[in-house]
Parts: sequence; structure tokens; C-alpha cells
Amino acid sequence: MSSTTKFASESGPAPSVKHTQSFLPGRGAAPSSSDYDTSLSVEVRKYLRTYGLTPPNVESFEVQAERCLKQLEQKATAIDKYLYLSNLRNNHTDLFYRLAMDHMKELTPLVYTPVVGEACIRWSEIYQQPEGLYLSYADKGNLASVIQNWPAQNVEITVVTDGSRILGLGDLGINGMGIPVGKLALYTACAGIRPDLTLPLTLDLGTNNEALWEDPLYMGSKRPKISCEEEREFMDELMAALTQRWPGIVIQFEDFKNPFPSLERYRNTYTCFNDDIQGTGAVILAGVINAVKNSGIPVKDQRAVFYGAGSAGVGVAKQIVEWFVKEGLTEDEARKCFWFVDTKGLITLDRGDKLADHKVYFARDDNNGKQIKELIDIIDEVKPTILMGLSTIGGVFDKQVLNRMAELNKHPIIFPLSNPSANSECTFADAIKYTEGRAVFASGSPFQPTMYQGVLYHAGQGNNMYVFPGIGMGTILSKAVIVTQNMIYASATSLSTALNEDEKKKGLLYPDVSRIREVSVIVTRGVIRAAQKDGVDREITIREFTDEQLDEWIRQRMYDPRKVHDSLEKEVKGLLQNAVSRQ
Ligand SMILES: NC(=O)C1=CN([C@@H]2O[C@H](COP(=O)(O)OP(=O)(O)OC[C@H]3O[C@@H](n4cnc5c(N)ncnc54)[C@H](OP(=O)(O)O)[C@@H]3O)[C@@H](O)[C@H]2O)C=CC1
Ligand SMILES: CC(=O)C(=O)O
Ligand SMILES: [Mg+2]
Repeated sequence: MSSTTKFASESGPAPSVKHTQSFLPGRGAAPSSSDYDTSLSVEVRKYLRTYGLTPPNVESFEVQAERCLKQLEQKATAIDKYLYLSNLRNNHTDLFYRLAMDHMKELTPLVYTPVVGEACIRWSEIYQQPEGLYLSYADKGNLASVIQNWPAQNVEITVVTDGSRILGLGDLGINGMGIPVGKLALYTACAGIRPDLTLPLTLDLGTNNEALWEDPLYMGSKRPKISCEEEREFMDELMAALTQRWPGIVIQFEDFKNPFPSLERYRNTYTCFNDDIQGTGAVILAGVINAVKNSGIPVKDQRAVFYGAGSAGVGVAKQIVEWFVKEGLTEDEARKCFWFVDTKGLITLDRGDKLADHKVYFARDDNNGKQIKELIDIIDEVKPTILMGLSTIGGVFDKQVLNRMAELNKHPIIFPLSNPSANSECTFADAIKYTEGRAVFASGSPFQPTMYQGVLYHAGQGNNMYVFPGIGMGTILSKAVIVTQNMIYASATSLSTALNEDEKKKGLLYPDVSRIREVSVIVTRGVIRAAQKDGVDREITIREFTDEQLDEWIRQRMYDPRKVHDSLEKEVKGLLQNAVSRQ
């Protein structure tokens, strides 16, 4: 018997203690990777018939972690470290997640942004093992049967990309698989969604990145990206096929170049959300709520310039509009607090080009025919209190821009949110230096602390990783039929309340990443409560719970690799004892 088969049932009161299953298609009843964990006792090893297959000593988690960290340290490059951690995750799943949970700050940049960006650029070159499902346009008409090949019986959540806009790196085709893999690793590490119930999914719908067609190692279809019409038909079939195999599956769209049509088409019929539009909107709203409160400047006097008017920029602004309205502005007053900039300059209704649908809502109509192209001129005209970067253009918030923001504001709110680090609109060090330490700062990718005039400053990280794990977990646990806007909004307001006293005293915008597990409980609770209010939840047994009861219930359902270990030990020892007493 393998420990996997022992704990395989999805029902039961304590899913968190189920043993995980390694990703090894067709492994059948063979021992799972975690059966070779060197922390298992001799009794368990003998029971699992792995005794003798691992070195003799029974190790503590601390010793295991020490070895892993030493091995990690010996890797010369970021990609070597990334590959080491991927192998650890695939071959020693529980050990990887124990390490990730205890060393969140050090490991997140290696499994997620920025290093996942380099991994995606080089995916076809560094590829070593299957880690997710690939569905090609050529599979159209047969998606359901290809999906049947996924070896896990149950899947609770999938992250799906077509690779057409990976971070700020553009169209990487199927090389984008690193993103679903990385995001789902965070779903597990941050919110405790069981790793064997996650599905990284990459759509091979062609690519307009011609360099990939020339690359002999590229492993996707070497053809131009399919048309919007073809994509819609493919997505219709995909959504139906996923839900048919796994009713209740949460589908998270990620890094699509134009994600608006799918979100609109499916948000009221499938359990889905878009992380770039909605998750980013929520996480940045949380930071803005705290930044605006700290600034002392009332909401009605806030003026925000958004550099970048894509899915992330518009998603963020729409969430902030909702908050401004709840703070007493009319929707029109709230909308007018925003000025958007794209490749052609300030977005106005009379600019002369046909605006994409998602840009129209925020397009200015009060510009008296004046069109402004350069960011510095737009700042002079608007005199913003907030400067957001979601443009993919690294370094565009230069000395002149930052100096000007500092002249205009006592505490300019500056959020360069593009990923990975090289695409950040400015570095943390520059933001601090050129605003004389006065910037209220959050970036998409992490930055090291910076020293300015004898004071050490710490950067906030405004990344959707603070909310998507909780949105996913809240949706799964409440068994919500759809993900409503109130659930997304609740993830933001919950996150904004998750700062502890120490973090508040320091004027931080986001909780420390090392606390992300407790933060995810708070976000998950907020999402569940909103699902209940909207009446889209189906887990009716928890409706009457107090917040404390709900938090405890959530914690009990979070995958915790330490509990997996303890539970396996207990179970096997119990079985052995029973066997002895029966003799
Ligand atoms: N921090 C976080 O959690 C998140 C960060 N992001 C980051 O946000 C960035 C944007 O993502 P997304 O909105 O989905 O991407 P899109 O491609 O949809 O949008 C990019 C936007 O930037 C504009 N832009 C590009 N180049 C310039 C330029 N030189 N000058 C002015 N504007 C420019 C584009 O203009 P045009 O419309 O004219 O093409 C477009 O409006 C990415 O780097 C991504 O990594 C995304 C999600 C979450
Ligand atoms: C973080 C993220 O989702 C992005 O950069 O696209
Ligand atoms: Mg993204």
C-alpha cells in the first residue's frame, strides 16, 4: 500500500492531512515521492516497503531544510536554483513545501517573479520534465479526451495561459508554462491548496513571436497565433471540457494578451476569474487603501496617472473606482480621478485613433483638444498624487519623473508594478533617492532594502500573490458557483486589514511575505463571506460560523506538509498497533 492510496479520498473532515501524490503519470500503486522522505520513521519506512531505499538516519525537518538550503546556495545561477527547486517540488513535494513555507521570502523570487520570467524565456532550452497539461489548437474537437490523460482523479483549480503576454516579456508561446506552474506552487505554499489537486495548463494556440518559429528547441506549434474567432471556439470547448471532467473546478486565466473577452464571456457561467485584471486590481486596491489612509489626503483629492492601459492597468483602476464610490464619490467623480497613458500618450476621446473597448471608460473628455505624449508633460498637467506603472517598460519613471512627483507631493505614491524586475518602471533605490526618501512605494517584483542618508528603507511588494491564493481557496471552500465582483473586492479589503501592529507602525502597505499563510486565511475568509452574501456558495454548513470558527475551519483545510507527515506516522503506527493487539 502506498500512502497515497491510503489518503486518497476527497471527502472527510480533514483534507489537509491527506498525503500528496507526486506528478508521475502512470505510477499506479508504486510508492509516491513523499514515501522516500528522510523524515519518516523506521516503522513507516518498513510499512511502506521503502526501508533501505533511503539513508538510515531519520532526519528532522530542520536538518532536511539545512541540506536543501546548502544545495541551493551552491547553484551558481538563478536558473540553476529554479531548476533545483522544480526538481525538489516534483520529486520531494512535501519537503519542498515545508521549505517554501519556512523560507517564503527567499524562495518566492526563485519560483515566481523575477526568476520565473527568465525560466519562461528559456523554457524550451531548460525543459526537463512534464509539469502540467498542454492543449494544442490541433486538439480542437478532442479536448475532453486529452484532458482525460491528466493522471489525477480530482482537480480543484487550474491556472491557464496561452503564453501570449507572459509578465512584461511579451508573447512566449508555450514557454509560458512556467507561469501556471509557479502560480500554482504559490496557491499551495500560500493558501494550502493541495498540490495534487492543481493543474498547470498551457494552451498551444500558435505564437506571433517569430523568433520561436526559428528556434529548433521550441516545443510548441510554429504557426501564427489563431484568430479571435478561433480562440473563442477553442475556449468554449475548453471551459466545457474542464468542467465536465471536474465539476466545480476553479479556472484562473493568466497572462493572456487580450483577456477581457474570455472574462466577460465566462464569468457568469463558469467558476473563473482573471488574475491579471481582477487579482491585480484587488492587490493594488489594498495597497492604495493603506497608502491613501497614511497620506491624509482625502479620496476626492487623489489624482492618479496610470502609465500602461492594458488588462492590469484598467483592472486596477476599476477596483479603485469602486472603493472611491464606497468612500462617497459618485462613479463619475471617481472615474475622473484617473488619467491613462498608452503607447500613443494620454488617452483622450478625441485623440484620433480608435480606442480599444477597455480604454474608453477612462478616456479623458476634458482635455480641450489638447493631446499630450510625454509622461513628464502629463505629470505637469495633471499634478498626480499617485503614479502607477503597468506598462512593461523598465526604467521609464526616471530621475526627472520621480523628482517632479516629489516636488508635487509630500509623500508621492509610486507603484512601478511591471514584472519581472528588469521591467519595473523604476527601482526601489531610485524611487527613494529621487524623492528624498518620501515615496510611498510598492513594486510588482521584490526589491532589496535600500539605504538613503543613513536610513534603511523597505520596499512593499504589490503583487497579486497576496490575493489570488485566497481568492482560489475561498472559492473552492465555499463551493461558489461563480466568482462574483464582491468576492474579488472582499479579497482587497480583507488584505488591507491584514497588517499587524508592527507593520502598521512602520507605515507598510502590505504584510510581510513571511506571514502570507495567515494573510491568506484572512483573504479566504473575506472571499467566503462575500460568496455567502451573494448567495453563490454551496457549502452551507459554514454559513453560521463566527469569524473565529471560520478561520479555524479554513486552517484545518489547508494542506500542511508537516501535518501530512504527522498524520502518516500516526496512521501507520496505529495500524501496526492494531495488528499486534489482534495477534
Ligand atoms: N504587480 C502585479 O501583480 C502585476 C503586474 N503586471 C504587470 O503589468 C504589466 C502590464 O500587464 P498587462 O496590462 O496585462 O499588459 P498589456 O500588454 O495588456 O498592457 C500594457 C500596456 O502598457 C502600454 N505600453 C507599452 N509600452 C508603452 C510605452 N512605451 N509607453 C506607454 N505605454 C506603453 C500598452 O499600450 P498600448 O495599449 O498602446 O499597447 C498597454 O496599454 C506587465 O509587466 C505585467 O507583468 C500584471 C499583472 C499583475
Ligand atoms: C504578477 C503577474 O500576474 C504578472 O506580472 O502578470
Ligand atoms: Mg499575470
